[in-house]
Parts: sequence; C-alpha cells; structure tokens
Amino acid sequence: MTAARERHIRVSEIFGPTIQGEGILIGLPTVFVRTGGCDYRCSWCDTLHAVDSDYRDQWRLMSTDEIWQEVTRLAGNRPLTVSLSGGNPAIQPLGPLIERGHREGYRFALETQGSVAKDWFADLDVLVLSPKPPSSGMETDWDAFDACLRMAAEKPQVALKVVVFDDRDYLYARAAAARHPDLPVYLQPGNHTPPPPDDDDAKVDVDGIMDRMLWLVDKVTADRWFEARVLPQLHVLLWGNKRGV
Ligand SMILES: C[S@@+](CC[C@H](N)C(=O)[O-])C[C@H]1O[C@@H](n2cnc3c(N)ncnc32)[C@H](O)[C@@H]1O
Ligand SMILES: Nc1nc2[nH]cc(C(=O)O)c2c(=O)[nH]1
Ligand code: SF4
Ligand SMILES: [Mg+2]
Repeated sequence: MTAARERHIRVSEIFGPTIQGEGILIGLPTVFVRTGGCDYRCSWCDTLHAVDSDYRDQWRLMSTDEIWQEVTRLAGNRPLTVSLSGGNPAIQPLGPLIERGHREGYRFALETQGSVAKDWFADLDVLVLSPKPPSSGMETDWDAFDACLRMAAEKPQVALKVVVFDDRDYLYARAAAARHPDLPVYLQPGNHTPPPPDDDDAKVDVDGIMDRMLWLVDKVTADRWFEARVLPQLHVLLWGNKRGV
C-alpha cells in the first residue's frame, strides 16, 4: 500500500456484535464502525456525539490495521457484516478497510446521506442511501446523490431509507422513491426524542414513535404504495437511546 493510501480514519466508536436495527439488513448480526464528522447537521440527529465537533476529543484517528484488529476481536474472528456509519462515513478513507475485510470473508454495508460520492462505494456489499427530508433542515443535492449511485455502479445492493416525521417528509419520501423506482425503499419513523450528545441513555418516547409508525402504515396503505417497507428502529425499541448497541 502506498503512503498516500495509508490515511487514518476518524473513529467515534466501534461496537458489537449487535443486530442491525434499521432497513434492509434489519436483524442481522453486525459490528458497527462509527466514524466521526459529518457535512450535515440534521435537526433531529440521534448521533450528535459523532457529528458535533465539540465531541471530537472523543474521536480517535485510527489506521486501517487498528480498526481491523478491533473489528475482528469483537467478532471473535468469525466473519460477519460490518456496518460503516457515522457521522458521514463517506468523508473517511475507508476503501482499504473494505479490501482488508473482504480478503477475510467479511461483508460491508455503508450508511450515508448521499452527499459525498467515493469510488470505493463499488467495493461495498450494501449501500444504504438515506437522503434527508425537510424536517431535518437539510437540503438534498440530487446531483451528489446521483453521483453516489453512479459510483456504486450496480455492484453493491443499494437501498433507499427515508426518515419520516410528518406529511412533508412523507411527500419527500414518495418523490425520492419515484426518482429511483428500481431501489427498494424503507420508511423509518423519526425518533423525536434523540439523545443529547453528552447523554448516552436519555429517555425515549417509544409510544410516540409507535404512533408515528402507525400513522406511516396508514399513509402507505391508504396510498396503495405497496413497494414501500415501513420499519421502526429496532435497536431503539430494544435499548432506547443507549449508545453502542
Ligand atoms: C446517524 S445516521 C449516520 C449515517 C449518515 N450520516 C446518514 O444520515 O445516513 C444513520 C441513520 O440514522 C437515521 N437517523 C438519525 N437520527 C434519527 C432520528 N432522530 N430518528 C430516526 N432515524 C434517525 C439517519 O437518517 C440514518 O438513516
Ligand atoms: N443496532 C443498531 N442498528 C443501527 N442501524 C443504524 C445505526 C446507526 O446509528 O447508523 C444503528 C445503531 O447504532 N445500532
Ligand atoms: S447526516 Fe446522518 S450523521 Fe449527519 S447529522 Fe444527519 S443523521 Fe446525523
Ligand atoms: Mg443510529
């Protein structure tokens, strides 16, 4: 590997195995590598400790080797799916980690909002694109989103996952899905009680989230939107806002 490719990765936390709580791989045993830093700042982000630069002293610059040692230790050296999340993992040099893991039989999924495209997306097994609806306060750059899809080049399985809080978000999700009719679409009710970044176990309003889930099921069925899958954040139902699960 050349010196230029040995760039370090900003890591907020590495944890697991747990089960994937969201979207296309829900229920699957997974180790998470959560990178630090994000080009977005969603109003309801549930992972601000990996976004807000006030918390960067808790992030570690790690080499691919160091991350790999920790992933394999947690996995007990049994290959499994590694989810790369964040923050926005797309702004970190993760290509060499994916190469390394693939040589040992591990699989890689990446969660990103679709704002930054990287050529190594083509090496992933699963790419989850989660464009942000109006309630986030962010604006979607659809050119950047399309660049992410082009980078994936139909190699990884790609899924669309949209968090929905209200009617405007729902319409945004419908429009996003209509732009990409070939992608499987997952709708996720928003958690309106995300943890503040310095509290890893703040109270969560599960009843409120379930009300939103029921509302979403009603919307999808009333609209005869039969391609959409509606799923809650399973890890939030199981463990609330706890970090590292
Ligand atoms: C924390 S983000 C990290 C990866 C990437 N930055 C992204 O947003 O896709 C992982 C997933 O959690 C979702 N998420 C964040 N805050 C949430 C909340 N309050 N309720 C429901 N889902 C949330 C995001 O939309 C995204 O799909
Ligand atoms: N169990 C579990 N599933 C998840 N799916 C997406 C997560 C994330 O924060 O990116 C996440 C997480 O933090 N934990
Ligand atoms: S893009 Fe993801 S990590 Fe970044 S602020 Fe939004 S939800 Fe949080
Ligand atoms: Mg999360």
